[in-house]
Amino acid sequence: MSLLTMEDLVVRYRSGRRRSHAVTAVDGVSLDVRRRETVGLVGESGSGKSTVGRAVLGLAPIAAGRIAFGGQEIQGLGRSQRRPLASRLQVVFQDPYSSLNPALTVEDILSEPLRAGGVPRQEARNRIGALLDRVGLPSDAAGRCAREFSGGQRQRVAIARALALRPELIVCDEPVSALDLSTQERILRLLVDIQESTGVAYLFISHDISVVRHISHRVAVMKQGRILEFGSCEKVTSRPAHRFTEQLLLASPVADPDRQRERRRRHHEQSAGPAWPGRETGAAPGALSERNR
Ligand SMILES: Nc1ncnc2c1ncn2[C@@H]1O[C@H](COP(=O)(O)OP(=O)(O)OP(=O)(O)O)[C@@H](O)[C@H]1O
Repeated sequence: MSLLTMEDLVVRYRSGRRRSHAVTAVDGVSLDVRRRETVGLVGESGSGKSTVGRAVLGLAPIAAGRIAFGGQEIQGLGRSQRRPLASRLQVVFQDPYSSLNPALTVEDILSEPLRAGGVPRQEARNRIGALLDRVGLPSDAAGRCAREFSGGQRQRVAIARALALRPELIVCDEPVSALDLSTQERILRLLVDIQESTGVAYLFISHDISVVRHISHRVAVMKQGRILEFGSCEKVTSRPAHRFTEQLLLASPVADPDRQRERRRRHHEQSAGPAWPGRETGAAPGALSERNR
């Protein structure tokens, strides 16, 4: 049984005076995440990726469909009913500058979920030491304020906070997009290491298929609120079923320029249309090997 299952999820935002204007951000999405697995959710800006993540976290207005986590339906739960889920379901956001209070020490930041989870003070202290070690920060980081850290170090703190209560699933919403390429690569490696040692599952949201392919076991491609294809990372990235996926791949940097040239050649043979405008090949988190499991 999957850890997280979404069936025919529809999310509609209302805006404007009298909330009369409706935007259907997610339009019938079905996908699942298994234990110890990373599912990458990729698509262009505005396709509804973050809204899917927010719906899982209870932060988006679900109009229809079903979300089950650990066998329990969670789409209709109120705030207090969701509280027991907090330890099992966590999030890492894109921007470590706005997601962490810069004036708090790392110890304060990490203590907060531990306190909320009822972890006794002495045990919390020990756990903070272990968490810092787990995310590759020195133990003396505990006493320093978040503002003293670089973007990559802050994202490590955000990951440590997400891990504090030993969750089963972390929604990672563009967790490396605000970081430079070498820091992206280190954070992706860290997430993979953490998964291997703890068994946590990730719903990994990114606009960048070159990032998603390095961390995901399965990949879902989203466009205009819908899933175009969902399958193994190997299948989606080397034999995409949809032209849009092919275009995302063409626009993404890869480690191997020969492979990229081959991809472009095949694409041009199949299509008389214009090539997708995007980045040329170059160094990317491409040095990481793909997770073609
Ligand atoms: N709070 C909101 N109120 C109204 N519309 C919203 C709201 N949040 C998102 N939208 C709209 O829903 C659609 C999907 O947005 P969403 O942020 O989920 O996309 P995304 O794929 O994550 O894009 P990005 O990577 O740019 O964040 C967009 O049209 C967006 O403008």
